[in-house]
Amino acid sequence: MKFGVIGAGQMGGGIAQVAAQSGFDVVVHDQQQAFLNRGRGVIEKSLGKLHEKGRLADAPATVLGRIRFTTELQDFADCDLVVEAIVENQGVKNELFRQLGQIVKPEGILASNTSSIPITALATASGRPSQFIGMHFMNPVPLMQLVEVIRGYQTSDETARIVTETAEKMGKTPLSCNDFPGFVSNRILMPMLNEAIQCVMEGVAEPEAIDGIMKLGMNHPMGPLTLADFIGLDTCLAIMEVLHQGLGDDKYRPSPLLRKMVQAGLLGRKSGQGFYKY
Ligand SMILES: CC(=O)CC(=O)SCCNC(=O)CCNC(=O)[C@H](O)C(C)(C)COP(=O)(O)OP(=O)(O)OC[C@H]1O[C@@H](n2cnc3c(N)ncnc32)[C@H](O)[C@@H]1OP(=O)(O)O
Ligand SMILES: NC(=O)C1=CN([C@@H]2O[C@H](COP(=O)(O)OP(=O)(O)OC[C@H]3O[C@@H](n4cnc5c(N)ncnc54)[C@H](OP(=O)(O)O)[C@@H]3O)[C@@H](O)[C@H]2O)C=CC1
Repeated sequence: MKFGVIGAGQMGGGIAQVAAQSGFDVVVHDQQQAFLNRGRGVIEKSLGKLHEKGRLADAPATVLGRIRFTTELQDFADCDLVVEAIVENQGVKNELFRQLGQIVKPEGILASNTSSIPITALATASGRPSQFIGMHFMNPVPLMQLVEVIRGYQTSDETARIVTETAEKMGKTPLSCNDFPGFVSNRILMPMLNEAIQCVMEGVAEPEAIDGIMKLGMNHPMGPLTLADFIGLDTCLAIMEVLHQGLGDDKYRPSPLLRKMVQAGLLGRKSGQGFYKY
């Protein structure tokens, strides 16, 4: 299988890495060479860790050798499956899928790793709605078991079957759901993170205490503020906006503190500061 990934950020890099670990030929796109170099560095580090722990079947260099990095979308013409993992913004994703719909061979499948944006709307933008699907990996991709598979209104059974089998070949467990705002994962997770942020704003407790209470009290592997920083506060805000607009209920209102931190450029781990400093 020729596997394409658009976006070499934390998710795109992880998806490309796991696809290459599974033996696929992978091509990864980002807008600038500098972003590709950064993504390659993150993949190298992760492969090194997994190798040290005896969790890689092939040598890191062999896995890396299966990944080609490019700034040209035309290089995706012969891909069997392309997974998009760019910024969580519907307008930007629509435009990318409009282009991919014209570039990728007609039988190729297009998938989005979006956290919340309607799959059916992106499918329409691509011009090939029956061969379009949500393939939602979890962060960090090399360590997390789940792929949430989201069928759009016109996704064909064949597309769902191929994507489910591909996720299994990547060593993941695919679980299906329908196309509703935030799907299952973020409809349930993100309001909890938003509420933790609201607790900071209202002075209910310090961030360390909020995280400690949820870690020790509920056995969560990361506290909600650490997790929000890890996901990216810009992505968290974008998801809350989709839930709020898409479900039309004020219980999904983004916390004003979340909005303010994103305005201030405090995006969490990826910008060096969020609720914590990195
Ligand atoms: C927003 C969305 O749309 C959807 C989402 O993805 S929501 C986010 C979903 N993800 C989560 O909820 C993650 C919650 N956190 C966890 O499950 C865990 O903290 C974790 C799996 C990330 C880490 O596991 P852990 O055992 O708790 O912690 P930790 O000891 O720090 O990590 C284990 C090892 O994995 C390594 N590791 C972390 N990321 C890695 C990566 N990408 N590749 C390879 N190794 C990695 C760590 O370096 C560490 O190595 P050492 O043992 O050598 O120190
Ligand atoms: N973070 C998470 O925990 C999860 C995120 N997701 C989803 O995955 C997607 C990516 O998120 P994440 O990896 O965290 O984000 P990042 O910000 O880490 O990476 C996004 C990447 O896409 C690039 N990009 C932005 N716009 C374009 C464009 N028009 N064309 C090509 N590349 C572009 C960015 O480049 P630049 O540096 O120029 O912005 C960056 O390299 C989002 O849809 C997000 O909702 C899904 C699961 C979990």
